Amino acid sequence: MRHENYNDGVLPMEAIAALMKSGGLKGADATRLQPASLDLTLGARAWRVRASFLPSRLRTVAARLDDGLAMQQMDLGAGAVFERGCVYLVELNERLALPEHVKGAANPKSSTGRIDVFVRLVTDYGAAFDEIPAGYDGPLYAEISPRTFSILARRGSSLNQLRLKAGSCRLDDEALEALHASAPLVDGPANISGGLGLSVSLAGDDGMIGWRARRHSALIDVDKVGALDPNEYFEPIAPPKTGFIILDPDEFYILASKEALAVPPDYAAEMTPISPGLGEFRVHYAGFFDPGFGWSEQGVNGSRGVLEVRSHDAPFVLEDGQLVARLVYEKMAARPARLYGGDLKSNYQGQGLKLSKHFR
Ligand SMILES: O=c1ccn([C@H]2C[C@H](O)[C@@H](COP(=O)(O)OP(=O)(O)OP(=O)(O)O)O2)c(=O)[nH]1
Repeated sequence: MRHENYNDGVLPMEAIAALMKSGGLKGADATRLQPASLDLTLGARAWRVRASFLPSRLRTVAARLDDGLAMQQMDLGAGAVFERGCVYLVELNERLALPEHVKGAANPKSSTGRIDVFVRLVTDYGAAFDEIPAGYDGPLYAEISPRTFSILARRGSSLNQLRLKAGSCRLDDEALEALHASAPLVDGPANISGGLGLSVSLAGDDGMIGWRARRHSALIDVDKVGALDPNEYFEPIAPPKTGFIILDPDEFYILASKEALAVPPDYAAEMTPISPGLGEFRVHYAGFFDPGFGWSEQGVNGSRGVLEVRSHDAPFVLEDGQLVARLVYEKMAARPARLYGGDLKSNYQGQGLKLSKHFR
């Protein structure tokens, strides 16, 4: 379907910028535009809360906070520590007044997922995290819960991102097969069933296949890039001789996909968890893959998916080559003027097994 300025699909940066001009998106910083998303930013007010909550269809977030869920208000002007194991709610600088046919979806930024900080978007009258109903008019909040490392963040820090979508965008398996035939999505055979299957790599010849987080490490300042020594926060995992590793439910792992993958310029992708029947673990914290990620005119450029992995309740065996996640592809409403990698300061183009940008 064709709307005023664009077709159905994920809105590219130009369409998001147009919404900023028309008042559909207020308080946003244009320098935070990405090819198919906007990095959201923390506002000045935050609350330490008793527990994670959704306002439900009848309540605003402010009303729920006043109900006794807020324990303490914090001022993020000078920065504040968000402690691991605690739950916080932060008012974001951005506010929406979406057109009736535009809905939103949010996800943590990859840099946030890679340091195991759980971030979910909450809206007034919201019945689900990270989902913004079409036509939503109201404020945005982020629930933040660091799982492994305590973090330092401040007003203006960005931990999650927003995609806006018009109409239906998702490619079914048939369309995905056709796309893979015209522009390869992975470097080998594509496992297409309910999206593009990704498998985990636990074998390698460069001495390590992943990282396991160390607990009780020092604070991470989310705004400092390239500052930290990886070995103080993570320990490397050597390729297991057995071909498998056992995930400990209390530990956080960074692993990589076996496949090098690509998102062609007219598409955006999102990593979704596989069905719980296929394994007691969770691989998806930060799920958005930008148009142009892993892609070049010549084909797949060698970028792997970095996987943030946690076992649910019990120790779980993960085998080399096991299916661990699916990438769902969506069409863009129009090709974005800039692509991931391209002339953007992208941190993860061409990545192998890469920790977050905070590390050297
Ligand atoms: O679980 C994930 C999520 C994303 N990515 C890749 C694809 C995505 O296109 C890229 C950048 O993701 P995002 O925009 O979320 O990262 P960022 O933290 O904003 O970094 P950058 O400054 O490079 O945009 O990282 C992964 O490998 N694993």
